[in-house]
Amino acid sequence: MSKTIIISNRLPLQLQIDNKTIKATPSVGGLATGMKSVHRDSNGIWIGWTGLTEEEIPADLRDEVVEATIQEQCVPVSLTEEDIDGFYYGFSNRTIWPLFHYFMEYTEFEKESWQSYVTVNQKYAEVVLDNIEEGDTVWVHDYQLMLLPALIKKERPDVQIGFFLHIPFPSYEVFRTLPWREEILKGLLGSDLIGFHTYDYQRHFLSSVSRILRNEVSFNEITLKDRIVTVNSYPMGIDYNKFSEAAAKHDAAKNQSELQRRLDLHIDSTPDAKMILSIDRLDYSKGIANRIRAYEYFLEKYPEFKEKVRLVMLAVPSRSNVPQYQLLKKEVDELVGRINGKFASVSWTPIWYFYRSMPFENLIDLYTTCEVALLTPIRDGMNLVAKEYVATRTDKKGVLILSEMAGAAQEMSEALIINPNNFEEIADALKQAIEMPEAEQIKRNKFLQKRLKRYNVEKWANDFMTSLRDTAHKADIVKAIRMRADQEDEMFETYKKADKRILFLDYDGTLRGFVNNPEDASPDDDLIELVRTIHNQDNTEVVIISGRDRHTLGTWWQDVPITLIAEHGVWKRPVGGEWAVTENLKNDWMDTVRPILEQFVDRTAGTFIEEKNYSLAWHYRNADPDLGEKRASELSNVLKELSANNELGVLDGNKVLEIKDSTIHKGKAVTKHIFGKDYSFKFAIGDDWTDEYMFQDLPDDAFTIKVGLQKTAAKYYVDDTDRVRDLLKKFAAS
Ligand SMILES: O=P(O)(O)OC[C@H]1O[C@H](O[C@H]2O[C@H](CO)[C@@H](O)[C@H](O)[C@H]2O)[C@H](O)[C@@H](O)[C@@H]1O
Ligand SMILES: O=c1ccn([C@@H]2O[C@H](COP(=O)(O)OP(=O)(O)O)[C@@H](O)[C@H]2O)c(=O)[nH]1
Ligand SMILES: [Mg+2]
Repeated sequence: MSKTIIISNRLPLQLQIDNKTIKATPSVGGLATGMKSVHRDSNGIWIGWTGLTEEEIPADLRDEVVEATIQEQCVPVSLTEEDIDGFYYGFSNRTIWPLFHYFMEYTEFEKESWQSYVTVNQKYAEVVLDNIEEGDTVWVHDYQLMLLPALIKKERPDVQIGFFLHIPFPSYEVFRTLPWREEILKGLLGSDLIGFHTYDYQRHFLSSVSRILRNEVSFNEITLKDRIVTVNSYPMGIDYNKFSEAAAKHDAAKNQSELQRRLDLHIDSTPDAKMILSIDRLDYSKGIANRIRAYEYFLEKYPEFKEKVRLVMLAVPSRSNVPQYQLLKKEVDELVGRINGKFASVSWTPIWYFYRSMPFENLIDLYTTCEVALLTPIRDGMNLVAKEYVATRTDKKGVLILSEMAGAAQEMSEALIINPNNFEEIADALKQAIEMPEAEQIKRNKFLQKRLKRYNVEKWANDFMTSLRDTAHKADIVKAIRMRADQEDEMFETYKKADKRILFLDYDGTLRGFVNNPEDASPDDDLIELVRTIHNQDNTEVVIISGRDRHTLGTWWQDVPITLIAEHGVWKRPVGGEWAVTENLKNDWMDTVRPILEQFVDRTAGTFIEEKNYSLAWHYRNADPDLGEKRASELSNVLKELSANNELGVLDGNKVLEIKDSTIHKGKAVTKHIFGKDYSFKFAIGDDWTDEYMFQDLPDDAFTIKVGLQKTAAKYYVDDTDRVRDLLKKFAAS
């Protein structure tokens, strides 16, 4: 039976060795807590790190560690201390984490930690590959494992791979600073489906792919040469019932509240003070220090709330080997001390601060006892605590104040949404929260709860998995039209048997790959020899049919007496003959159109005009991709209006707009060429929109082939120009 393989840096359980016995505790953090229910309910395994390094596990306990992990449907990845230093504390948490959360000043670019990241991703890949069986689906999680999808895809192209990023994907301007940006993007593109919490993260990712790798991106699909990668947003939910049911139980047994006991013991004798809750891992992205300062500002701005409120702050220890986290710990300790010192009275402590992690029951205690939750991350992928707080408000009372920088804010507009850098706004929101009428609290929470209940973690995982399975369908369509070995054999059989054969070959993007300067794309010696050999075979005609001008084509192929068709069919050089115009064409329109194109060149850096006898082309392949597309569509509109009365057409090519007589195209050229001649083998190959005309206009028995994975009227496609060379070699050898 096929299964789902979940992979994340950390397993949902963390192992410790205490006095030669192995203890397992649940992992803290949104990913582990959120995916737990998905794992439990699916017939799957979870691959990840146990929290113990190889050095920490005595030889006689090794089997037991594996055993303890397997018992929980998990498979351990064995990592050394050095791995954890370089991969986890290093590249993951000193490079990617700060960079992706826009903390550029904390970001380190160290080659050694990058290398460790590569090595550890390979270690994960090995374990995954050992555990994959046919038909399995793989779901990789988070920023620690961004190279993993490509490592798996390389060995197992048959397996569907999903990737979900739990943290923000930063804007291109930030992401581009990463020295290993290409490797990271290519690693991610090993996936069939890539998911983000919000549309903004998705948008930033797509923009980086199109700018850095220059892959074709359309809407939410990235076209690679042999596959399509789908990208979408799936805001992660929580196990709603687990939290609401635990809260209901807790409410029923109110006397169990630890917080309540603390009040009863008169540690603090202002039992009526409203409790303001904050819970996070101690992480600079969570804005904890700012939150305390904003709370101080609130007490100063509205002194009437002294002794009437209390900030209950739980900070869970996290990544404490990273210097920035140690500094933050010190800063928070000092701030709490200073503010308690400044405002406390005999009967009131303004901040109750806990630096540890709490078991589930205590979390529920905090959630249900506090009237307000104040969550002010500077950046946060999602923030599940916000959702958990709302889910535990069984009587629908309580107010959530949430930073607009948390992914969760996009779905929780009924909360009081604040900018975490605006103390004025935070202070006012606190006042509004404390004074909010119950009816309004209930109204807001009603909406929030309804949404959280529906979009729970199960739905999130199901949506993701359903989309992942749909990508398998897309892959099937791709497979159906890629030329198979048996179809290729059949084509060469027909070729061999045929007594009159013709091959139409497009030039750029087909015989030769694209280069930045089109003049540099001359044919190499091998190509010239191949074409010559095919041309010299009996009863065989080779036609190079291109949009290029006749001088360039003529110079490049002057020593090979094949037929050349230039400018999409305007000019033709027959075997052994001279160039001649095929049609009676006008070019007086060019003087009107040229200045318009020049204007667009001036406004769009990297673009240029190519001038031919009967056409003008505006190339934008070196322009900024977004700007290029935008200007292309502007220019196309301008030109279409202008050309309507002039029998001019605008050809939308691969990063080029070409304006020419609308009656001229490659389809007409091939039709004219084969007219009245009885070819028993017809072949056409090309990569561009302009080649579609020949695919459409050739008779049905022609072998038509598209280079690259694009929508096409051709019967088959091949991946790239290397595969075209392979085909030419086979023609030459037939
Ligand atoms: O494993 P750690 O280094 O101890 O860190 C804990 C986890 O923190 C991050 O959580 C993120 O995922 C949450 C759920 O999607 C999201 O709500 C939150 O905003 C993120 O920060 C991290 O992404 C995980 O990989 C860590 O395990
Ligand atoms: O002592 C604690 C404090 C928090 N959490 C859980 O840790 C997760 C934190 O996830 P969030 O998305 O808010 O932030 P992250 O830590 O993943 O960045 C939540 O599910 C909390 O319930 C926990 O298990 N024990
Ligand atoms: Mg081409």
